[in-house]
Amino acid sequence: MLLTLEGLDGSGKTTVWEALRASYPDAVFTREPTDSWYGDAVYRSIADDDADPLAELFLYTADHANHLSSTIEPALEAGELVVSDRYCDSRYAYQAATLADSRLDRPLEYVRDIHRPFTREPDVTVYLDLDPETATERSGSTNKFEQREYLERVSDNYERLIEAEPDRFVRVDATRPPAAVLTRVESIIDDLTDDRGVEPTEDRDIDDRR
Ligand SMILES: Nc1ncnc2c1ncn2[C@@H]1O[C@H](COP(=O)(O)OP(=O)(O)OP(=O)(O)O)[C@@H](O)[C@H]1O
Ligand SMILES: Cc1cn([C@H]2C[C@H](O)[C@@H](COP(=O)(O)O)O2)c(=O)[nH]c1=O
Repeated sequence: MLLTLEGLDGSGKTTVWEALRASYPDAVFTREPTDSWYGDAVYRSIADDDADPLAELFLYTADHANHLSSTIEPALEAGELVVSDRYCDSRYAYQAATLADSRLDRPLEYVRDIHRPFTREPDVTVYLDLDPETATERSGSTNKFEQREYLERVSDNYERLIEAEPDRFVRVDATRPPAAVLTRVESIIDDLTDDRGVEPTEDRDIDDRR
């Protein structure tokens, strides 16, 4: 089973991902950008404020293709639980925002279409829901993506993705304390691995805001 963690910069994905390692020692923990030379190229682009947005999209996508063939697919074939800190939805949300002012008419659909023939959809995607203002504060605005106006566009794109696939996404309130967020994510994983399924998205929203 492939579970992905998504959300704005600073929403707490890595905090949850690190803590899950202790709870699920047999699972495979991975992330995008990856620790490969493709990932290194991506980080060079992140550090370049003048990087061409289309070139940047293809760097991230190359990293994803290698991630799939080298890590994700072998682990899934071996029957492992795979937990990825960011995955294809980061591209759909972030690069669609970066390309919003480009010559592309529908950037989100364009980025999705590039992935469609080769990617492997997550079985479930935990969306750590945080407002762009808090996300900007928590992330410390250390790179070109961690800016409030940009994260507002990214947030809108994530909302479009959730609306299009409500059964795949599980929204978790990321304003809650780290321990509460972790408990909620663990319960989602346990429900799935017990093969009991998860509650509908709207009900889950209500639960998380209690
Ligand atoms: N639930 C939480 N409540 C308050 N602060 C949190 C919470 N979760 C994480 N943080 C803090 O917010 C900051 C960002 O957390 P983290 O690195 O886990 O986010 P992230 O989503 O992985 O960010 P990025 O995408 O930029 O790597 C850290 O200082 C972390 O300690
Ligand atoms: C995978 C991926 C990431 N990004 C952005 C989001 C972050 O600002 C940086 C680095 O990610 P990290 O989780 O903070 O290490 O890259 C992106 O724009 N598109 C992607 O596909």
